[in-house]
Amino acid sequence: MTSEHRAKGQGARHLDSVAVIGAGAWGTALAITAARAGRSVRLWAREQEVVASIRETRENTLFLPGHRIPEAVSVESDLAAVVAGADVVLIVVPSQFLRVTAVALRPHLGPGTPVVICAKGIERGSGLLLAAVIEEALPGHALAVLSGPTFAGEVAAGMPTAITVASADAAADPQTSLAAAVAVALGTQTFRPYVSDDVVGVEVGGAVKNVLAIACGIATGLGFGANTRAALITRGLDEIKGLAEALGGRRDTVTGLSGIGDLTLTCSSEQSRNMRYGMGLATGRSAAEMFGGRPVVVEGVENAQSVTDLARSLNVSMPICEAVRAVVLDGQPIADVMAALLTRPFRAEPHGMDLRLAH
Ligand SMILES: NC(=O)C1=CN([C@@H]2O[C@H](COP(=O)(O)OP(=O)(O)OC[C@H]3O[C@@H](n4cnc5c(N)ncnc54)[C@H](O)[C@@H]3O)[C@@H](O)[C@H]2O)C=CC1
Ligand SMILES: O=C(CO)COP(=O)(O)O
Repeated sequence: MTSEHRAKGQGARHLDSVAVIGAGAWGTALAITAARAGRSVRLWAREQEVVASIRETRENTLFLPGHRIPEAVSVESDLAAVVAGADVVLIVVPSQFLRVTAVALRPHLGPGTPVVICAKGIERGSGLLLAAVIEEALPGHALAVLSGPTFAGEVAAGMPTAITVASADAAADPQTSLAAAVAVALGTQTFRPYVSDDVVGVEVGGAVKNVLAIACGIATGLGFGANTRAALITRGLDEIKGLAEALGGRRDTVTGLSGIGDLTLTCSSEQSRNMRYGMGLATGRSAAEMFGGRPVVVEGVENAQSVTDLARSLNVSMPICEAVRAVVLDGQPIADVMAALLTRPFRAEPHGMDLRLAH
């Protein structure tokens, strides 16, 4: 640990040994980041070919090709070996596999070892935010959530990036919170975590933005321009705020990195898998075509259902997310769904009453 890190982390506990569960693009980028920050890192990969590729070439050729993985990162396919003695465990599997992965981890985690959720989503069926899934699957473990505008490739390349890390104990004292300790453990000049105490607000932003990015991808694929994208981002942000607030999160969190930051990033770049998936829907190209047959996760697909199921149960209006669900899961024609979205009654801004004015 450098003296700079010690000064920044005064009062925070030291998390020197980091286990990363999940060696997709994001888990791999986070392992590289933790190694750059001076941590010793063990990375769990589900696929033997990923273990072999990293050991032989120091590169994750399946999920994050083109980025060298430092020697300080060791890779294993044995969960128990990866988490043994870890000071902190980062879980970076897709949202719908979080519970099963956490349950598998349970017998191997040291008592009270803190867990950091790095996936973005809401569990389908239960409608639970991922922190609540971890509370059920790994009771007694302190938890933080890491979320923000962070394309894995840019993080791995060392491009300046900012992200939010939230833990509930930051409300009492951000300085000694788990979020602060995680910020110190992962933070470098080019990877700057900002501490928050609003776990719910941070999680909702990350879960919903992927659904909205599919909408932006559809709009882009249809040939619409900057006006449409700005409308989707701004009205989408309002949907995030409504759901966050209904779940006890704060509207101001949604204006931070994990909300507007990630929404803007994901809706503006073809680096986003969700955006590209949406473009494929609008242009008649399959996911396999859009991703060259690579096994990537498109979180907005599963989450179109989990987000709207939860919103319906809370009576929160999320028309753009509902439109994505109608296209992606119900197979409704894009033209019909768009017509329905665009002929809704005019409304007051930002989160105002339905004015019931006729077209
Ligand atoms: N790629 C990115 O730029 C970022 C991704 N994230 C989030 O990180 C999470 C992981 O995404 P990526 O690393 O990008 O995935 P990826 O698309 O690069 O790779 C797929 C991942 O899913 C895992 N997987 C497949 N089936 C599984 C199963 N049955 N059980 C457990 N794991 C399984 C694979 O092992 C692999 O790690 C997602 O929630 C994503 O939204 C968050 C920030 C940035
Ligand atoms: O979450 C991400 C960036 O913050 C990655 O977005 P995609 O999953 O759409 O690529």
